[in-house]
This record gives sequence, structure tokens and C-alpha cells, in this order.
Amino acid sequence: MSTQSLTVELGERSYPIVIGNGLLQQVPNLLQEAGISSSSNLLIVTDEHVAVRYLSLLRDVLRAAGYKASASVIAAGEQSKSLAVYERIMTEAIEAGLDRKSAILALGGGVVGDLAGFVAATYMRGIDFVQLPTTLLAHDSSVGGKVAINHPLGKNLIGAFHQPRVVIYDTAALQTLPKREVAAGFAEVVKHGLIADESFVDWLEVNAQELWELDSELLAKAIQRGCAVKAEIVSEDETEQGKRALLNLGHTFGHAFEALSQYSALNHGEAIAIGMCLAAKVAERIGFAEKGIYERTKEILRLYHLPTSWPGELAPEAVLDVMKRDKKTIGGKLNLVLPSAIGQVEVVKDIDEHLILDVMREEVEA
Ligand SMILES: NC(=O)c1ccc[n+]([C@@H]2O[C@H](COP(=O)([O-])OP(=O)(O)OC[C@H]3O[C@@H](n4cnc5c(N)ncnc54)[C@H](O)[C@@H]3O)[C@@H](O)[C@H]2O)c1
Ligand SMILES: O=C(O)C(=O)C[C@@H](O)[C@H](O)[C@H](O)COP(=O)(O)O
Ligand SMILES: [Zn+2]
Repeated sequence: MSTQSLTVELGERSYPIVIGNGLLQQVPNLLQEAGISSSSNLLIVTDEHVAVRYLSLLRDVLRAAGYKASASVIAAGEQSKSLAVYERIMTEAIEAGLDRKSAILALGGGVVGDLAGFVAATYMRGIDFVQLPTTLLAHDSSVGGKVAINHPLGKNLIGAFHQPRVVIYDTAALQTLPKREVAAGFAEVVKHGLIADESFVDWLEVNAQELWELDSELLAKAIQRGCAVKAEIVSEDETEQGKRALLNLGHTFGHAFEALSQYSALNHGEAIAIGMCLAAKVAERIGFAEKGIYERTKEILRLYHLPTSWPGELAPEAVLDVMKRDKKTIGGKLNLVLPSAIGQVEVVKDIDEHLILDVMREEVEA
């Protein structure tokens, strides 16, 4: 497969997303093209699973090209998106002598990208960072500049908008992903189809088996289309004044599931898969979408081995309380992203909370 590139158009802060097999070897060249010089120290942030597979390779190619890079290795998993781990990386950045011309390289999935990006956004009031995604889900998290850590009371509540200088996506890394994480990544791929492109949803249905087996040509197409949907929306509305909220399909429910399960029982992709089903069911119930959208949403997510039913013991009332801390909630009013058809979504305001509770209670009993 050849290397593909697309651009997130943001004026002076525009940047490329470069996608290809074996791209970790090309990191020094791509850093130079992005204007990241070898005069100041770099800090690679990664997690323990990724470090054992890819850290030496990255350090070796950087060293050979004259870059000096320290590494900060965090525990794998969502619980690392915390103030405590943020503080630890900050300390390591200071000890490594990072200055205002330094850059942070986020080598990993969305946890590493969100956390390292937030360190970069705040270290000395903001330094450069580069996304080196290694999960399928990170086709979404590495693009768009939302960087954040979690609070026990709510997901991504502490964060910033800080765009990377370049996204370097080595698709070879996906071959070592555990299947549960492959499934999680497809939740966001499917989301991009459900938001913006019915024909992409059809294609994801037809090719589900080959995609699940990580056929490299098809996978690269899925990643490119997902990134393109995201890049276009981010280019129009970088800081979520309007349209960008559409990328949050399923997330008001999903983020509440994650927070209530202490960021451990469900991963992000699983949580938003269930969330997208609930959004479809609410949409049908209020007459916003035609009957059938809930079933089709569930079916496509099942093709990718994702959960579609209520997560365990969580009480709907508790879920609703946490949903109210969603960043789309304004003046105490919940705003939900709902599908009107496959490939079309809108933010719907002032939905009766009792109706949302009824839908969730039905799911508990189903
Ligand atoms: N900023 C955004 O726009 C955005 C978008 C979507 C999701 N997110 C965030 O992304 C996070 C989820 O990201 P994720 O699903 O990538 O999770 P993750 O970063 O926790 O990675 C999942 C697991 O896969 C392992 N792993 C990563 N790459 C591997 C590889 N190549 N081989 C083997 N194992 C590998 C990790 O160690 C981890 O155990 C959530 O915190 C979510 O909120 C952010
Ligand atoms: O980039 C966006 O905008 C998204 O909403 C993408 C989501 O997949 C992602 O999970 C994001 O981190 C959620 O943002 P939040 O503002 O709801 O925390
Ligand atoms: Zn998400």
C-alpha cells in the first residue's frame, strides 16, 4: 500500500495526516517537514504495551537522524488519563529539559494521545506535539486537537484544544492490536459513517469480514474515509461552536457509562457503541428518525463484535445524572446528537428527560 496524505485545513495551523505501512521509519523526515528541529530535546510519551513493541524502533530512527529523545512510559488504559499521571509526565518533561522549541511525540492510542496532547498544550503554556497513532480508534483521537484528561466525576472534563503539527499513522502497528481494541476502533469508524456518509456505512457492512481480519487495503480505505469525515468537520468548526458536536454521536451516554464504571469495565469504543444504539432508539421514539434505524445501528455494530445492550448493573437514574455533566449541556439542559437517517445526525435540544429514562429502563429490562 502506498502512503496517503490528507490535510486538516486550519489556516496557519493546518497539518497533514500521513497514513502508510512502515511509517515509523520515516518519522525524522516527517518531523523535519513539519518544522520540528533537532536542536531541542523531544519527549516520547507512550504506554507499557506500545513501548515493548515500538519504542526502541522509534528511538533508534530518531537518534540516527540526530534527534535527542527521552521517553515517559505510562500504564496502559483509560485510568492513566488522570491528574496524577499528567503531573508525573510534566515532571519528566521538566527533568528532561524540554524547552519552548521542544515537541512531545504521542506514540500510542487515544489515551496516550489525549494525555500527551494535554501535557503539550500546557507545558510552558504550550509546545508542539505530534500524533503517532497505534490503534484503530486513534484514527479519530489523533485528529482534531481535542486533548484532555478525565475527572472521576466526568470524562474529558479537564482539557484544551491543541492541534498536533502532524499525524503520522503507521498502519503496520495495527497488526499487533488485540481484537477487543480492533472492535473498539471500528465503533468510531462506524460512527463516522453514521454521521456523514450512508454509502460508507453500506461499504462497512459489505466488507465487514475482511475489515475485521485487517485486510490492509480495505483497512487503509476505512481509516482514510474516517479521518476525512473528521477532518472536514474540524476544519469547519475547530472549537465546537456548532457542527463539531455531531462527532459526539453516542458519547453523552457512552461517557457516562465510562465514568460510572471508573474508566475500567468498558473501553471507549464499547461505551459509545452502546451509546449510539440508545441515541438511535431515542430518535425513533420521538419521531426524529424512521423505524428501523435502531435495528440497523445494532446490526452493523454487531458485525464488528461490539456490545449493543445495556452495560451491566448501571442504574439509568445515575447514568442520567452523569449525562448532565456532558460538555454539550448548557443551562442544565441536555443536548443529544441523534440520527435522523443513516448518514445524517443533528443536535436535538430539550428532549424530555423522562423519555430518555424510559428508553434506558427498557434497555435494562431487555
Ligand atoms: N481526542 C479525541 O478526539 C478522541 C477521539 C476518540 C477517542 N478519544 C479518546 O481515546 C481514548 C481511547 O483510545 P484507544 O481506544 O486507542 O485506547 P488506548 O490508548 O487505551 O489503547 C487501547 C489498548 O491497546 C494497546 N495498544 C495500543 N496500540 C497497540 C498496538 N499497536 N499493539 C498492541 N497493543 C496496542 C494499549 O496499550 C491499550 O491497552 C479514550 O480516552 C477516548 O476518550 C479521543
Ligand atoms: O473530536 C470530537 O469532537 C469528538 O467528539 C470525537 C469523539 O470521538 C471523542 O471521543 C472526543 O474526545 C469527545 O469529546 P468530548 O468533548 O465529548 O469530551
Ligand atoms: Zn469518541
